Amino acid sequence: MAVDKKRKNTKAPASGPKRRKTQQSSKQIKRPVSVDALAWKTVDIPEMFDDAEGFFGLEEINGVDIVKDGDVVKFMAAVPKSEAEVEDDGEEFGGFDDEETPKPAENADQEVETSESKGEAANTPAKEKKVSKDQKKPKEQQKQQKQQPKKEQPNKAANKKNSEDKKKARKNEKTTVEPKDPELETDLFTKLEELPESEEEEIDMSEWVPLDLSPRMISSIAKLKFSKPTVIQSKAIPEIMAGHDVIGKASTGSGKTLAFGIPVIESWLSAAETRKQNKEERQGATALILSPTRELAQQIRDHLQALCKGLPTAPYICSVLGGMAVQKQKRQLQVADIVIATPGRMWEVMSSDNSVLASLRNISFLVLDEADRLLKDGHFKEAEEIFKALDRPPVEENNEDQKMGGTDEEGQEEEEEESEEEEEEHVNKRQTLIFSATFNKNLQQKLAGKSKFKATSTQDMEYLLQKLNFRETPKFVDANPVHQMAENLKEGLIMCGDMEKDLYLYATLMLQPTRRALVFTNSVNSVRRLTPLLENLNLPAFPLHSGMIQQARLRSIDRFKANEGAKKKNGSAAILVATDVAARGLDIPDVDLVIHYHVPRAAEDYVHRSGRTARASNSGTSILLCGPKEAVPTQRLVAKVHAQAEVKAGNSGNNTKKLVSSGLRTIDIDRRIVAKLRERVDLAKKIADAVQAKTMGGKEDDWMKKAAEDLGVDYDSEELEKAGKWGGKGSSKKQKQKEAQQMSKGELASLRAALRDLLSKRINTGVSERYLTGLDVSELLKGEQGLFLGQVDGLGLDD
Ligand SMILES: Nc1ncnc2c1ncn2[C@@H]1O[C@H](COP(=O)(O)OP(=O)(O)OP(=O)(O)O)[C@@H](O)[C@H]1O
Repeated sequence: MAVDKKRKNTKAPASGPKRRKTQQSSKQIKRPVSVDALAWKTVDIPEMFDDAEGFFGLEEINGVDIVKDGDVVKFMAAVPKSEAEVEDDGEEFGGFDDEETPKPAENADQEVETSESKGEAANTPAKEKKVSKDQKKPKEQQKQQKQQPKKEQPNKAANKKNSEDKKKARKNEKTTVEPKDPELETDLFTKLEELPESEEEEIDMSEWVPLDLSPRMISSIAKLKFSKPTVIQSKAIPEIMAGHDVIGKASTGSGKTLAFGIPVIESWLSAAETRKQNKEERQGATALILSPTRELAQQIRDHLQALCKGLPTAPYICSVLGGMAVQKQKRQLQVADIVIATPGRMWEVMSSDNSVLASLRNISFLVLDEADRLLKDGHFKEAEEIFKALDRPPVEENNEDQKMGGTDEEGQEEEEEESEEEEEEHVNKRQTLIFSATFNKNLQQKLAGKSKFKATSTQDMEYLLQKLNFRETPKFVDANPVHQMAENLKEGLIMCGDMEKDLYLYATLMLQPTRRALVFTNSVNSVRRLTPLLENLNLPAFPLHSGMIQQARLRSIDRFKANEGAKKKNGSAAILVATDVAARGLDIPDVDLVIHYHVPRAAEDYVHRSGRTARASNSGTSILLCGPKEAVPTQRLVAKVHAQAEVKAGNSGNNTKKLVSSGLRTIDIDRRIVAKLRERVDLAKKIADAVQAKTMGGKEDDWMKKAAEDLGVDYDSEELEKAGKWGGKGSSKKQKQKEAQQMSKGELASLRAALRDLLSKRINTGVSERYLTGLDVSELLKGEQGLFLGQVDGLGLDD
């Protein structure tokens, strides 16, 4: 008989009971088989039909008996013994249930065949592969599967099954390299394997060849469409692959994640291959990657998973971060090959569970991303504990507690000495990789072994670096010795009054209405105040700060990424208002503009914040809003950031001109235009303040102090008093605060109505009936200093 059915390229079945059921059903030689498990064959449809009638994907099946059992129709089919046995192996896994099984669930989107056995196939020439796939596969897989440690089996069996199903389905799909649906991305490798060579998108990957990567890795990178390595990748990958400890410095957005990610995954692949050949069991995780923020940890995971999607065999990558369930993370850690973690949560999990520590003791790589940030401030203590714990030799079960917590018992000294010796022995197995866009010069030299670490206290960063116990003097790879800033970044500075920042922020955003902007502030409270203020002004703004729960943080990033609200709100692109929690590492596509609402506290923060735009080969603009009081810190900051470029250019001096010559241009926004925006900003501010004052309730002083802090002025300053932040001139702080709190619903409604009215009007420039539209600030930045928005003609105003 022949049955046909249109089978879509379905989502790979989730792991766990459901999938196991399907596998179980294929155990017997002749038995009822689910529709999906039948050996469907593609029916060739002439290309000219182009699936017009939905026939694309037609399949047929032979040799199947249809048996009616009551109301149920069963398909009886012969199943090859070998295949049934292969699937049986997967059945033996007695691990997690569906709901709590992080490994398969997290990797469901990855959908690679985690079976190490597949690596062999990836290195086989195309023709051989075809034969092995069509004829030999079941037997080979059966043999290889038996060699796998049990923990790796569920993924293997499940993924094998998924992949087989997908392959069948894909055969019936129109073949395009670009996945139409993220779920389809998961099996790109398989998909490409099946394409006739001529249909594969041709990417010249020759520039990767000198890096001596495996063909499967190059093929996987090709699927990301990265035709050549970035400078840091070219320089760092060979050093890491040669087994060195490496310190990598390269500007923001220059591909540092893959600079360490590619060699880490290559190493996992070859270790998996060796294990398979030697029939050895997996010995815990391969790499621990530490990141200073949760968002960055997630992003690194996604980035590495994207790379692994193109591999026939992939490591299990998990992230361990605060704000997520601890128990679940512990279970993930038992089977993880690559762990990406924030130090706080990593230490929490490690210190409370010896098996977690055991699985990380034999890592081949310890990676510190954004290392200069990671080894500072809040992460210091946990990072130190983690380094110490990794170097601590394994001890007998009953001694473990003593080692973890310390003890006063006799012989402790002796034990410590012994363990120090063992520690050194242990450390030599692990490569340490340290990456950032910013390292201070002293530190760079010390890291490169040119001078010695001199820790003045146990709170010193150098003390922590000593704790890293490099196996050798690390190789220092500097991909941007002269410039710290991204190549295609334009930097501007707008001077404005301390109390005018909201106004100038709005003006800058209005001049760039179609640009995706990231606004950085120095405090959580500023984010809380500015987000509703911008929303009141009809701009789609999303908040991001450490006071938000993790889900809300991720949601804000997602909404910003999706440019949500852009259509709803006058076509304006989305705006993310954030603290420095978003400054490091976040790789959000198409951010065109970064605005520093507050001058950052440190030069490196300026570099990292600005680095959220102009990533990879894209261009972008960074604008710093600078109040009179911030002028000096700004000059210092700019001098530091561009210092090396200055030296190169032979410049000296310490005046404002230096700011300009060193890459940061001052921008004079036309004050007439700004004045036209003032009324609406004041109204929006009044509304936002009233809402905030009501929410804050009686915490009057707190509220005022925080507001003063946001504006960068003293609580008792005359400016705050004079400007009457909460409304008209000369009003007292307390009185205005009270007014804001006591504002009735009706008053608030009428303010809103007035603002709505203003927002509906065009901005008359005062020259003619012209109104404000968009302006390409980056274009203006091309001009000479001071030429910026001073001329009406240069405003990009439309009739
Ligand atoms: N070889 C390559 N070719 C083109 N694009 C690449 C290449 N390698 C990485 N990218 C892309 O460049 C972007 C920036 O990469 P990544 O996030 O690793 O930068 P980074 O140097 O770590 O930046 P930051 O210092 O801000 O953390 C990413 O979107 C990444 O996918």
